[in-house]
Parts: sequence; structure tokens; C-alpha cells
Amino acid sequence: MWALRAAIRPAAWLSRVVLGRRAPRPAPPLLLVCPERAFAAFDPGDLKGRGGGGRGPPADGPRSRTGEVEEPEDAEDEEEVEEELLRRDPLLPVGTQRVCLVHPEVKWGPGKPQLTRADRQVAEAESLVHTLDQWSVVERMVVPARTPDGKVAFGRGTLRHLTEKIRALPEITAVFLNVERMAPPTKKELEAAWGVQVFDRFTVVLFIFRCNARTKEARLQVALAELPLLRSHLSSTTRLDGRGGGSRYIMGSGESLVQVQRRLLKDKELKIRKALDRLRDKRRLLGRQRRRREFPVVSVVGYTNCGKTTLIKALTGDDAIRPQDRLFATLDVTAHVGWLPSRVAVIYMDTVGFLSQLPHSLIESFSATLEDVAHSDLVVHVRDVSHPETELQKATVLAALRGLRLPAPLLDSVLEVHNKVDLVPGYSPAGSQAVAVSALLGHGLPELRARLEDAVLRATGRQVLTLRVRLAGAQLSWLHQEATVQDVDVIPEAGAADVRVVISSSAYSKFRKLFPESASQ
Ligand SMILES: Nc1nc2c(ncn2[C@@H]2O[C@H](COP(=O)(O)OP(=O)(O)OP(=O)(O)O)[C@@H](O)[C@H]2O)c(=O)[nH]1
Ligand SMILES: [Mg+2]
Repeated sequence: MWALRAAIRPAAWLSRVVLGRRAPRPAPPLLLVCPERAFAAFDPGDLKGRGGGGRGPPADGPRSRTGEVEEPEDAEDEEEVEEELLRRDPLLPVGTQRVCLVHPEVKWGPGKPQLTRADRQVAEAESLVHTLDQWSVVERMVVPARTPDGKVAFGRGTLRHLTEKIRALPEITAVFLNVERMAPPTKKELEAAWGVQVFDRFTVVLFIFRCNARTKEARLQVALAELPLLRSHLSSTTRLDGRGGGSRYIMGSGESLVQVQRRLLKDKELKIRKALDRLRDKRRLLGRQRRRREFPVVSVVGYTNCGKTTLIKALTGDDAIRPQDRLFATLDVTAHVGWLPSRVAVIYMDTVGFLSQLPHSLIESFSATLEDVAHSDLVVHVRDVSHPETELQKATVLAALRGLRLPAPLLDSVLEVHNKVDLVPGYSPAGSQAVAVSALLGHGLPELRARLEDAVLRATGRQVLTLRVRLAGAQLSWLHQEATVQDVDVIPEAGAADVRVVISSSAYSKFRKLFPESASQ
């Protein structure tokens, strides 16, 4: 963060717009469930309001030191409500977990997955498990299945065989069934048969999100995404204990226990949505300020772990950014300042990575965070071309981008960056407009910067012009203020200078109105 601040010190107004925000508070309850991550997220820098963790300032929760975003008077009360909403019990068991990974393989029919193979899906599921502290995969099983969902995935014979195998593994503590979502009765049934807890992709991804979410907005989004799980848990325990929840009334209330619990969850949902709306209003305001200042915004998107954060680090030279070899390392949209070769300042937005078969409600609760992408000037799609499933990853990202309803010109102008080429000797992007880079080793960055500049100038209607200005007048200082001055060539005998600037069309028409005597060269 210090590097970022140093880099932008000459333009203090820029740093205020990008950095101005309230420092996120550390979340005490997280310590209960994912201690190392929670500790890592607790950056003492946060307490000093520096933006913390070296991952750049989150785009939410702004309190601009320019005073442009006003805090409501009852902000303290709102904060307390928000913290209260984030206090919760562990979702997954704490401590060491030895997991048996069961992957249902659909070999034919409409449920057969495209562009992938069972062994690769197993590898991805395994990386999800390894993302969790103290979790390891000790057994892997690929089992023929009829449907890819979690209702009745297996035939009777297969299930019996599977149960025998799992029962014969006393060392395992949990089973990860690699389906998007398990129906609650299925979960209960399998847990009873196998004698250990059984998790689906939704629960595991949610837990990773919970461990990695740092800003209040991300944490509230996770809390919102957790509600369906809590609801289904409520209905399945009720059904299993045979009471149906209908006959036990809370004294005098006329409501059964389950009805009360459902109502409380509904209340909680409303409160979370309200708190999120408040935070988003602030974020939108900050976005409007950025746009008003006319900083080009470049959103960097891509599959999780493809190298988005590493690329932003390379482009901005911000040493405080710390990419990690972990899925969903970035969960908050963060803004970082960089400079194009023409010296135009741009804001790079680091975003949440995508994942195939990402549970729908999870995408929904995070889609608002990605609103910033729709408001950017350019989208950079980073791809890990060393990954065996790079094509599937690309398809997943493009589908997700379409889901975000980006404006057509933005979708059409997406700049594809092929990253990690150092791992693919002799790589060159076949017949596409993509730029090949190694963000880690810095290969291909000059070409990428040139392409970025070209695309940003085009997308924002900026042009490079050489203007003749009188040295005695106010033109030069006006240009320094309103445009990006690249070069000043003084002509003493004429009392003038030729100034090369990058200027937006609106600024240029203002300039011509104010200084009609100045000429374009
Ligand atoms: N070999 C190689 N590794 C890279 C390159 N770029 C990134 N990586 C590594 O890939 C891993 C993930 O990088 P990140 O930048 O955190 O990826 P991300 O897309 O931001 O990941 P999430 O935030 O989790 O979605 C890290 O271990 C990086 O060091 C590259 O060009 N070459
Ligand atoms: Mg990242």
C-alpha cells in the first residue's frame, strides 16, 4: 500500500478518490472457524486506515477524505447492526479433516459435462479442499452416476458398493461429494449410511469464501449466500426429529419453534439486504466520483487462480499486492492505480475469480460486487493458458460476463490476455487478438501496455494531440490540470510551446472554447 501511495503522491486528488474509504474492521467470529486466514486478514495497517493487506483499497465502504461521500449520522449504529449480522456459528467442522473425494461421473446423456474430463474435475475439487486450512484429500473415487445433481445421484448397486468402500476407510472424517448442491434429505441419508459428514461444492466454496472475505460487503454477501443452507438445515432437522415443528409452541406466541426460527432467518435476510444496499450506495457514489474525474477504469476478470492479481501487481508495480497460489484469494473488488505509457493514470479493478459449476445463489450474492465491471471502460480477460482446462475456463468466464449484462461495446472490446506463458514453452496465441504474457516474470508487458493504451484511449474517446500554447497565458496550467501532458517543446522566439497531450473530447472542446487562439499542430 505504501508503494501505491508513493506512486500517486503527486496527484493527491487521485489518491483520495481511489483510497478514500473506511478501514474494514477485523471480524472476531472468523477466528473461530478459520484462524489462520482470519489472522492474515487482520492487518494492523487496517487500523491505521491504510487499506490493509496490501491488496489495494476495496471498492466499498468509502468515506472519502475529500468529504465527497458523507457518513450518515447514525453510522456507528449501522456498523453495530452489520457486525451483529456477521456473528455466526461455524458452518463446517473446525480442525483437521481427512476427506474422501467422491466424484459422480455422468458418462452419457444431457448431464454429461462438456470440455472436461472426470480426472480434471477431480483435480479441481481437490484444489478446492486444499484451499481450506488443515483439510486434505486422502481418497479419491470416481463413481458412475445417472445425473450430475445431488438428488439421487447413484443407482442402488453403486451406492451399496460405495458405502462398503467408505465404511472400510476409518481414517476419513468427511466426504466431499463433487456435486453443485445436495438436496438436504440426500445429505442426511448419505451421512447416515457413511457415518461421516458429507459436503457438496456449495458448502465447500461457501466456506472458502467465508475464510477469504475481508471487507464488510464481501462478508455480508457470504452471510446472505449462507441463508439457504441454514434454511435447508432447519427443514431437514425438523423432518428428521419427527416433530415437524408444528406441535411445539413458544409460550404465548402462537408460533412453533420452527416458525420462529424461519421468521428470524427472514428478518436476518432483510437486514443483510438492507446493510448491503447501504454499502452499495456508497460504492456507487464512489464510482460516480471516479467517473466524474474521468479516470479510465480497467476491470481485470478471469477464472480463479489465472493470475489477475499478479498481472495487476506487474502493471502497477505495487509491491504490497500479494498474489497467492490459492483459489478465491481475491474476494473483494479492489482498485489499484497504474500508468499507461502516455502517462494517463488508470484504475485497475481486481475482481473475484470465476469457477465452473459455481452455485447459483453464490453468484447471485456476489453479482453486485461485479457491478463495477459493467461500469468500466475496458475489460481485460486474463486466462491461464498453461491450465489443461483453459478452454472450459474461458467458456465459464464468458458465460459469467454475459450474465453480468455488460454493455455490448464493453463485451465486444474485451482484451484477452494469455497468462503463464512461461509454463508453455514456445507459446503463441493462435489466430487471436490476444496478448501473451507472463505476469510473474514480466514477459510481454510492454506489448500489453501498448495494447491497453490503445484500447483505453479508444474506449474513452481520448486522443493524443500537439497543441501550440502561449507561455504567457493560462493554457499550459489548464492543460496540466485537465489533460495528461506528455511533452512540452518550448519555442522561445515565439513565446509559445508545442504541448503533446492526451485529452478527452469533452476537455478538448472546453479548451477550444476557453482558448480559441490555440491551434492544434
Ligand atoms: N508460472 C506463473 N505463475 C503465475 C503467473 N501469474 C500468476 N502466477 C501464479 O498463479 C497463482 C495465482 O495467482 P493470482 O494472481 O493470485 O491469481 P488470481 O487470478 O488473482 O486468483 P484468485 O484471486 O484466487 O481468483 C500464484 O501462485 C501466482 O504466482 C505467471 O505468469 N506464471
Ligand atoms: Mg486475485
